[in-house]
Amino acid sequence: MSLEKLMEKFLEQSMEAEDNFYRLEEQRLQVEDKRREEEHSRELQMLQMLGQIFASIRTPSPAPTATPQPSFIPQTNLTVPLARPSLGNRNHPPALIDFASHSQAAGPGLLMEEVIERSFSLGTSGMDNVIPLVRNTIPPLTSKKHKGQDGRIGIIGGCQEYTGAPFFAAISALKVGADLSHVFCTKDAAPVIKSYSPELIVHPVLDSPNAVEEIEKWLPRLHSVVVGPGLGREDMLLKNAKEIVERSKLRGIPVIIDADGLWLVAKEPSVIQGYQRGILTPNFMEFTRLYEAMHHEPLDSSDHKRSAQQLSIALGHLTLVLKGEEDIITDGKNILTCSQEGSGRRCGGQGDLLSGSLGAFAHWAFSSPSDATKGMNPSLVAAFGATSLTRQCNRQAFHKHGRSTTTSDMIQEINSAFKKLFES
Ligand SMILES: NC(=O)C1=CN([C@@H]2O[C@H](COP(=O)(O)OP(=O)(O)OC[C@H]3O[C@@H](n4cnc5c(N)ncnc54)[C@H](O)[C@@H]3O)[C@@H](O)[C@H]2O)[C@@H](O)CC1
Ligand SMILES: Nc1ncnc2c1ncn2[C@@H]1O[C@H](COP(=O)(O)OP(=O)(O)OP(=O)(O)O)[C@@H](O)[C@H]1O
Repeated sequence: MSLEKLMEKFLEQSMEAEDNFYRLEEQRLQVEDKRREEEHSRELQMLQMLGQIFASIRTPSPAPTATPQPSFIPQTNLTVPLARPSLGNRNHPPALIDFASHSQAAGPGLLMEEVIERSFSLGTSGMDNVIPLVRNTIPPLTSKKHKGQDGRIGIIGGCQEYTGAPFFAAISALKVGADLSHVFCTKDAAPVIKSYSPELIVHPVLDSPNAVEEIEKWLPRLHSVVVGPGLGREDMLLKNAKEIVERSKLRGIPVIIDADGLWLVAKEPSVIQGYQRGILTPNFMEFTRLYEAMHHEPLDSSDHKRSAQQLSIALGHLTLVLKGEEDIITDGKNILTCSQEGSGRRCGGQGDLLSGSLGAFAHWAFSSPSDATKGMNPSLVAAFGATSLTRQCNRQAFHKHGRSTTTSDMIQEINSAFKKLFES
């Protein structure tokens, strides 16, 4: 046999061996994920039992025979005022409604008039309502865990011009508690991103001829993907990003789309339309672009909540986070507003902190048992976690650095902001 033929055969065999390896690895990861979900739900049950025990010690019940509370969250938090009835069904009187039962009742084919807006403002009452749900989804840090269990997050972005954005997103995912952060970027961006941090795993594949296949190999190991930070708008990169979104959808992986990824969605909404594990995080400019692409008319900016809700519905009840003075989070059926105090400092990169951390929050929310979010859409809970965290980081960093505050200063605050919001 000629040397050439031998080489060909060798290559064929090694490709086969590699394929087998990935197939086995995928099966192993599926088993591992299932075990992790069961473990997580057992831990949650134990915590809930402990909560009940503590609650009964701290507040002795006047009626010892009363039914015990099913969870940490006081039942009153499940019932919130129905806000702005004029936006919803006019026949609905302002009333108190039960969140869990309402969520189940609301179907995907809801008419605009039937949409009931629920506005949680992150004043005292919003904190009380949604922050405990975020807390329920956060995996406890225990000695029983192995590396990877708390999140393997992929960032699709990073090109010659933008290396900071994917770095901010990837490091933020790690700093909130994900175990591994992968950046899939262009060849020339990779050494730069690697040089910022040894903690990131950087794949220089996004502009390679077989980019999609290279990245797809990793998808079985990823718990969520964040598409867009520093992606740029070159056709070839957008095409590869689009294909990665399609393949992530086939695997049910939560997909967060930000920055230039939203440019792609404005051009081809079908890439994410209707995917219930998709979350878009536009700033106002990106939002306007998306709105006008979907509705073919200029955005009426007098009512941001209504416009956000309309866009979410047009995109098949996708979760939208419209960032701004207050962050508006909606899946078309429910609206949360996060107005956690931040600061007047608007340096670039804050949105990357938000989308990167959302990668971790989304994985946690989607892998939690449904009673952890009390029937609320996990995307909404995750988005609320990430927006309140980003704004709290901004506030704390501004307190220390004033007008010199940059996104790196905000990243330094993640641990203490996280503790303050979710662990105190
Ligand atoms: N250090 C880095 O590498 C950074 C890179 N970034 C990347 O830069 C690329 C382009 O992002 P851009 O955000 O500039 O996108 P665009 O090129 O779409 O620009 C949006 C423009 O809108 C303006 N804008 C934002 N909010 C506004 C509002 N409420 N009202 C009026 N104007 C508003 C901004 O100043 C910006 O000039 C993305 O890939 C992004 O990820 C940014 O994430 C910032 C940090
Ligand atoms: N006017 C504001 N007041 C308070 N917080 C704000 C304001 N505008 C934006 N934010 C907060 O800043 C964060 C990032 O939003 P921003 O609009 O800067 O995103 P972006 O433009 O996509 O960021 P990036 O620079 O990463 O591309 C969000 O968490 C949002 O809550």
